[in-house]
Amino acid sequence: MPVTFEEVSHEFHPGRPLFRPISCSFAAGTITGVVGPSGCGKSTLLAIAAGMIRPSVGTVTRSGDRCVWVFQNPHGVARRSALDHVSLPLVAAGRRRRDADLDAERLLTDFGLADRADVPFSALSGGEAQRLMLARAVAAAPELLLVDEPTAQLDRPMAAHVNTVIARLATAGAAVVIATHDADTRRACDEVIRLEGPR
Ligand SMILES: Nc1ncnc2c1ncn2[C@@H]1O[C@H](COP(=O)(O)OP(=O)(O)OP(=O)(O)O)[C@@H](O)[C@H]1O
Repeated sequence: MPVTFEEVSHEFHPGRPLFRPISCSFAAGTITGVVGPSGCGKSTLLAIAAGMIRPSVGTVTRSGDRCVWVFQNPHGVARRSALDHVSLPLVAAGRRRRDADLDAERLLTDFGLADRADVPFSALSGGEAQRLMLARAVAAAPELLLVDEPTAQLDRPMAAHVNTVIARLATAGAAVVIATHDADTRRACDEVIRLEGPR
């Protein structure tokens, strides 16, 4: 069980909690959706799950150490190629560069980016850059994958494809948590946490 929340909430300003305390588990092999209106605290909940924010209320229990967070706004190295971005976590994990590149090419194909392998990050579209970040996240083989709005910049067919690839990652054993406004993504989740305001 990578992460468990017990009665967790958070307040950036004293006396103004973002959401009612929640208790849940992000289990290996499952996809959990986090939904609610803009500003209700979805990204904050991901940051708590990642261990980047200590909640002001409740207890978080975490096991395992491979956590990857795919941000809503993709960040990459401007001059590095798409292939480099996906190869790097594989090389960092000990793969030979040639093998890493082969795996990275396969992942780029999975995410519809086969023809963008040699393109520098700065020349990718927003949707391509976001898919690249997902491909890189998969390359890192995370136990806990946190994804903020994975389909926000994608058309429906590509969004459906990305949801399928994320589902495959969960099937391979990752605990996946997705903050989303997208109804199709929500339907692909095993559990849905709806964040509600404090009152
Ligand atoms: N570091 C911070 N300090 C103070 N307030 C913050 C901080 N981070 C977020 N907030 C505020 O907390 C609230 C929740 O933000 P959060 O980004 O978690 O919401 P969200 O549900 O992910 O929003 P969206 O759907 O628009 O991405 C917002 O009002 C935001 O302005």
